[in-house]
Amino acid sequence: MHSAPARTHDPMCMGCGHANPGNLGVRVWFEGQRVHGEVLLDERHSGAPGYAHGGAIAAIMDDLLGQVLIPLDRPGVTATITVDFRGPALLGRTLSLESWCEKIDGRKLHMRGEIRDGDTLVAEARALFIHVDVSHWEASGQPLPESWQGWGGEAQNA
Ligand SMILES: CCCCCCCCCCCCCC(=O)SCCNC(=O)CCNC(=O)[C@H](O)C(C)(C)COP(=O)(O)OP(=O)(O)OC[C@H]1O[C@@H](n2cnc3c(N)ncnc32)[C@H](O)[C@@H]1OP(=O)(O)O
Repeated sequence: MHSAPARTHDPMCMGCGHANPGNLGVRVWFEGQRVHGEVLLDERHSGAPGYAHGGAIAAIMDDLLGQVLIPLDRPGVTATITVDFRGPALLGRTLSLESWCEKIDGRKLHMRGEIRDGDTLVAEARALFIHVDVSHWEASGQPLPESWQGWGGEAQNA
């Protein structure tokens, strides 16, 4: 059963932002603390004729693994991400997405994720996210999404 998140991501997000006309079209839903989703890439994301650019796949992975922060209820940022490209990422096919948190070690959140085309593994990734206080994003001077208010408490106490 899908659960609705209390927080939503930045509407201008390059990966999934509904208000961003250049978004990659990442669509996610949540089952407990696991993230599921899908994406359909097209010619705008080409790296070779008919194939997705590896950078598009890596950006999708960053967004996908970052989405786990929402059910974890911890704001955070990517410190490192490693993407293993395992199979062809064809344009024009609906790719399925899945991500989860493998381990939490204080502020260090170890995330994993996979992209599949049917039964074929297209890419897998692991990333280290660091739990930060929402004030981390105040330096830009841009207003933060309303749903981030009160999110995560003091990161130092995590
Ligand atoms: C944007 C997302 C919001 C959420 C929305 C949900 C949807 C999301 C979807 C969108 C997704 C898009 C998401 C994006 O794209 S986020 C955008 C890309 N990422 C960034 O901009 C992050 C930039 N970096 C920083 O701000 C700081 O360096 C951070 C905050 C990460 C750490 O600086 P801070 O001063 O706070 O912490 P610390 O240095 O004391 O380190 C603490 C611990 O962490 C360990 N460590 C740190 N770095 C590394 C490293 N590289 N490898 C291995 N380990 C590392 C470190 O050794 C220490 O461990 P220990 O000594 O305690 O054992």
